[in-house]
Amino acid sequence: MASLSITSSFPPQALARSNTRNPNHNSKNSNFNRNNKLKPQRAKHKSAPSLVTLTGGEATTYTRLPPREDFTVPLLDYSPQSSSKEVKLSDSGVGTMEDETEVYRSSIEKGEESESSLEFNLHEDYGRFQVFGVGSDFDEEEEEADYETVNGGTVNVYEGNGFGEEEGGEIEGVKEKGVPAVMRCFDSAKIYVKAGDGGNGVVAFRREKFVPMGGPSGGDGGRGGNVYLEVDGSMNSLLPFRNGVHFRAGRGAHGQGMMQNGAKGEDVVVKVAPGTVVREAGREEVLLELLYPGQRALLLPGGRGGRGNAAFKSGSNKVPRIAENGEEGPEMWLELELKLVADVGIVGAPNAGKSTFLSVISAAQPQIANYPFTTLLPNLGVVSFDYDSTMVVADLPGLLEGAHRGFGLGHEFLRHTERCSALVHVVDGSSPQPELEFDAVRLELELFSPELAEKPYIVAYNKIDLPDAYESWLSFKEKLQDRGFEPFCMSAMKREGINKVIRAAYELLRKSKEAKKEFEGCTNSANLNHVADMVQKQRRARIDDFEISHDSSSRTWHVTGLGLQRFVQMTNWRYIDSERRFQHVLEACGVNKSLMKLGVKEGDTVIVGEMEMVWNDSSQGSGSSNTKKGPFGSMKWPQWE
Ligand SMILES: Nc1nc2c(ncn2[C@@H]2O[C@H](COP(=O)(O)OP(=O)(O)OP(=O)(O)O)[C@@H](O)[C@H]2O)c(=O)[nH]1
Ligand SMILES: [Mg+2]
Repeated sequence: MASLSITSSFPPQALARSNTRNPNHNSKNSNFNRNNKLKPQRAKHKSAPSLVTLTGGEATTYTRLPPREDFTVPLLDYSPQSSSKEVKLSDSGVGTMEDETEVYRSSIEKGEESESSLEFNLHEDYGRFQVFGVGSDFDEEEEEADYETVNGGTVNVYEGNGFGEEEGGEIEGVKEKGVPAVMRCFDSAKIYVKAGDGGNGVVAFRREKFVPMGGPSGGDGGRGGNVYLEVDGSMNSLLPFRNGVHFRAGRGAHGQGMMQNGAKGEDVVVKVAPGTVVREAGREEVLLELLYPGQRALLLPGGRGGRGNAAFKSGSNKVPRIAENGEEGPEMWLELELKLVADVGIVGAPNAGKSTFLSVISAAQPQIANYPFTTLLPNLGVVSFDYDSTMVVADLPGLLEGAHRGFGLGHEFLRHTERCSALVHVVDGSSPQPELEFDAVRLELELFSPELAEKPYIVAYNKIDLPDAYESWLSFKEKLQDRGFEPFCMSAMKREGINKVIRAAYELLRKSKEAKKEFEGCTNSANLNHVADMVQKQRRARIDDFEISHDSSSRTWHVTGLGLQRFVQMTNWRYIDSERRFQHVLEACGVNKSLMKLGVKEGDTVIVGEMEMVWNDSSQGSGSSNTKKGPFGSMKWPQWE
């Protein structure tokens, strides 16, 4: 009779615990992906830096939003005669940006609010706060410099000199900065989760005075801890994951003598912010969307505890010397992405007064200052009015023309508007061409995503208290009316006209919620535990469901099947009966038969799960050491090599 023997190069003991926990998961690959993903990146558009820096060592800054064509022309006309919308920092007569900011800040502290009191016109400068290359690739060396590895995982540490810093001297070799870690980690994180392994069962026999032959008494191992994801209402970003990215549930305790079963491993609960989208690393499809505080999803169930020898006692084998290993807990890398759960999003060009607007309509206290990109991270505020009406409003970093190509910051955070039901588009009325600014921002929204562009929105023309804004209001209004919009005018600072804007936004919100109601009814019933259910289903895979592939050059046969792999992993080769059981299972589930059918030959290698064996035809000699008495009568068993 044909037989299998296990090669001496893989002693059973060594194979008892596998290195590859999850056959479907390639940890090397996922590491690679992770590094790839989190790399600070160089701008995709090579032409972009030419707009940021000028040859001759001078950085350029943008004044108002330049005409769109300017972004497409690689070499701009910087002659003093040209009516270019860009000025050189050196032209402003101010030494460095830090100096300017200091001057400005000190003037604010002294209460010198008047814009005209500023020696420089920060209001007019866009690019001095460094244009970040977003969504681009960095060199390998940079990757090493910018990341720090803690506990084997990647914790993003931005080592650049920070936001707003100018590279002095040589401009040719200037490297663009990635987005600072605090911004990058605000709404995205990559974490590792692992469910606990089951505890091992043990072989033990009852030994007691006056109880001869007490029988097997080895207890089962405890179940491994589960991994849960839970929405924590007090979190509003994913920044806590900068402190640690590894989450491992505890392993079950091993069984003990006297029929004592092991304790269950400790569960791990990973807290995420409301609005977190969970994907498996490197995959597109969404595993979970966790929206509401208190929602809890069982993601990975812990491994089953191995059975002790008491569980193997049968009529034909009253002294079983066999126990199982605990089942390994599944593991995976997850990519978390936060999309804020806000009803209304405030969008607009930098410095338009978005944060001022949020600060006057809600209790939020975002940073407000007279320079672009004051807001680096989205702010949330709850607006309550008419006693019972409330809505959550998000103020987003300013959007600059060319944002989709990596200019400014706003594009990074636009995804947070995806969950908003309506948008308030704040236009800076004091800008030279408000309608140009309006169009530029609209274009950016459209380029980011068509769905976003289709969201209902209202236009709030801000800073109407300023003479410039007041003058251009009528022409702006007419132009927009021609296009079918009815803009609102307001002075966020003086709190004038804001009520109308809030009411209009609320009305849009109400309508869109009504329209969505039916749809929400179906999505809310989504099963949050479906990942765990899938894992459990895989665990129930039948042992006789396998495939065989043959590599004729190395004379190797691969027998693959989830059920078989799990069986191999849980077999504890230290116990003598394990080998017999293993051989019996291969025979019983048809592996031997199928191999013979396919033409396996003496000396061929057969790999089942992580067990490597050599096929042995020469076990015919009855009565030899090959012949062992199995639980099902006299059978010829292949021998260990
Ligand atoms: N005169 C006047 N100034 C305003 C008004 N609203 C905002 N400002 C000023 O405009 C400047 C920019 O305001 P922010 O609220 O920081 O503008 P923002 O759109 O949030 O800017 P970023 O966060 O940089 O995109 C501040 O100096 C405000 O005081 C307004 O209605 N009238
Ligand atoms: Mg702001």
